[in-house]
Amino acid sequence: MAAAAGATSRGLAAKTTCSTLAGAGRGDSAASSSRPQPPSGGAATLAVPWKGRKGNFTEPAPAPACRMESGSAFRFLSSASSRWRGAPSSDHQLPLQSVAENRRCPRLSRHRHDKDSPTLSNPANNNCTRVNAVVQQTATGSTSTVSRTRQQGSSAEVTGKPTVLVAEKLGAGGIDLLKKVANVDCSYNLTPEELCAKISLCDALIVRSGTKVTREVFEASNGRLKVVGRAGVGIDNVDLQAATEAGCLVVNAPTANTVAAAEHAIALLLALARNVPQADSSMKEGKWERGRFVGVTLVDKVLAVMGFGKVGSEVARRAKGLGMHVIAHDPYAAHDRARAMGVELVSLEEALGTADFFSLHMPLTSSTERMFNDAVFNKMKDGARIINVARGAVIDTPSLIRALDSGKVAQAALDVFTEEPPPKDCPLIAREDIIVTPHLGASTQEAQEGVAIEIAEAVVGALQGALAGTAVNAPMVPAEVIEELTPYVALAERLAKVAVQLVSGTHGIRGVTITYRSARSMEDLDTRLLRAYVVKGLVEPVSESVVNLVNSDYISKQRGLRITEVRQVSDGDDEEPLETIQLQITDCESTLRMEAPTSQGSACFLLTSFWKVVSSSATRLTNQE
Ligand SMILES: NC(=O)c1ccc[n+]([C@@H]2O[C@H](COP(=O)([O-])OP(=O)(O)OC[C@H]3O[C@@H](n4cnc5c(N)ncnc54)[C@H](O)[C@@H]3O)[C@@H](O)[C@H]2O)c1
Ligand SMILES: O=C(O)[C@H](O)COP(=O)(O)O
Repeated sequence: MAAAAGATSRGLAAKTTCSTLAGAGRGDSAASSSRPQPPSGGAATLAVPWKGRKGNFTEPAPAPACRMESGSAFRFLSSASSRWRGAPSSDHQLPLQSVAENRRCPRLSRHRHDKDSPTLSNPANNNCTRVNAVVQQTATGSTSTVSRTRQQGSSAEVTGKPTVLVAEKLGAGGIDLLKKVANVDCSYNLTPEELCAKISLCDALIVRSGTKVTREVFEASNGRLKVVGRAGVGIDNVDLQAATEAGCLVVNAPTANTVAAAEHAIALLLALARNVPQADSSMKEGKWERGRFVGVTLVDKVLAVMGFGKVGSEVARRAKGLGMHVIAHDPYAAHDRARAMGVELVSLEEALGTADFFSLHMPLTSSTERMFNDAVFNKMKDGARIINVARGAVIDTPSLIRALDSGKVAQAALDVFTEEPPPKDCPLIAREDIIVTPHLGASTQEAQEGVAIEIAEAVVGALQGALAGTAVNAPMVPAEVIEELTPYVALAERLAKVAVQLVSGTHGIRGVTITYRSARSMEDLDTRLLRAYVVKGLVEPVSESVVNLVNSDYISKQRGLRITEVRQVSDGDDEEPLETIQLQITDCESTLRMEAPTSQGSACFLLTSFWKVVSSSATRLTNQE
């Protein structure tokens, strides 16, 4: 065990930090040590017969002698070195391929379709590409959810292309891009039931804000849906929790409609100040009412931009051009960015008490929902004016009506509504002091083409195994990090798979400590992928769950799996991201510790033999699946 001991003693000198991901979430810190700790209670021991094998890289390793033994720890050695990179592997999934290779999720299989389910044909869809015939046949062919899922998989294999359902109108550039790699089914105006009926035949779904992608949709997909693309910014119409539980990636198109939305806010600002729509209606009725439509000037007025993100800052820039004094409220915005634009970031109280105009640009979240309520309106200056191009539900409708009735708020301009389209009797629509547009913020030709391409690229990328830079419910791991960590990710998963076999028959895994030894500083080693694939390796062989980067943290929480990550910063070479990965598994009775040196050098002779051990066990697991 000399090499292992050597590796360990290097670790002894290393700086160690750790974090814990447990049922309660990340952030607990747990005591850790770089020295292999005697397991508390029993220990599972694996003895690898490596002695005398130094330098022998090709000879097959004898099967490992596994012994579960109380009171001792052991080390299990492997490699993710360059040898690993070249090695063909039957079950090696690149990290993000698994997002796109999502298979089944029985927890989500409650909903079944029967022969009476609506079929794929949709009259609204006449001029669009249909799902291919093979897939349509599958829609009516089977009765069991599981067999349906398998049939769907084989349909996709037959056509060699995934199926993308485009449920709302998307620019032609985006459709063309999708068609290069997928069967594209453009079916607009689907009812929730129709959407649920179709979704189990689709690998990806693209929507705008008009389609609610609910938990029922994810359940009805039977695990086939791999990516939801939101062709726009706001993702409040997608049940992100359900998507995450299903391991379904959600991506959006966050930049292409920014300018369009900002321009629409400015259009509403001017229209509001000068009563443009009201005057237009009046003239169309044959009237000439110059005295009735006297407006207010914008120059030198205070505009509070509420939400100083992409749209908000573009609005601020334009309003400054109109000679307005612009302040902004955004608890998360950087002061120096605002200052550089000549915008003062202020508290909510200050914004409310100072501004003549408010332009709302925050996302709809649990904390912004009905944020503009009686209390907030009452703190505004009398006669304030409000423009909402964000989301309808950030304003409490009855409070706005009261504020308008009392004169606290003089006028409002609304592009968005709590319910869209608003009900016929919505009190906001008919009022003279409110101007309304039907959610047109992103509706310019340029923005829609841009959004279509942005979302099509993200969806295609996700289907092909890349992690979109615009992922909403998965950590955004930069492409170069993914590339560099890929072999280590595979190793982490295999270590976990071996570990789970070794502790099988006991009472389930309670906690996992993953120790990464690296010469790199904390900031230079992103361990999220590695952690996700340890969870994958631990959970998939013993359950029906499909684990990927999207849902690994959720699944570990759900299973009460306490994950502690320990970082040891060594003084070695920082060219390779990792020197070793160590897994320590605590089950109810024992602790199992396995370590995989990842670099070449003194431990190399051990690496080959373990590699084969890992490879064979992994293959066996794959066959079992
Ligand atoms: N009407 C339309 O067609 C249209 C078009 C584009 C965007 N939108 C809406 O506008 C919103 C903003 O878009 P974006 O691209 O600027 O997003 P963004 O994420 O760039 O900006 C949102 C900003 O709101 C801030 N914020 C969050 N909570 C806040 C709070 N309580 N108070 C103040 N600020 C808060 C965030 O810190 C962030 O800076 C989107 O979420 C979307 O709902 C509407
Ligand atoms: O969030 C957005 O991007 C806008 O509200 C636009 O929504 P839309 O795509 O439905 O126009």
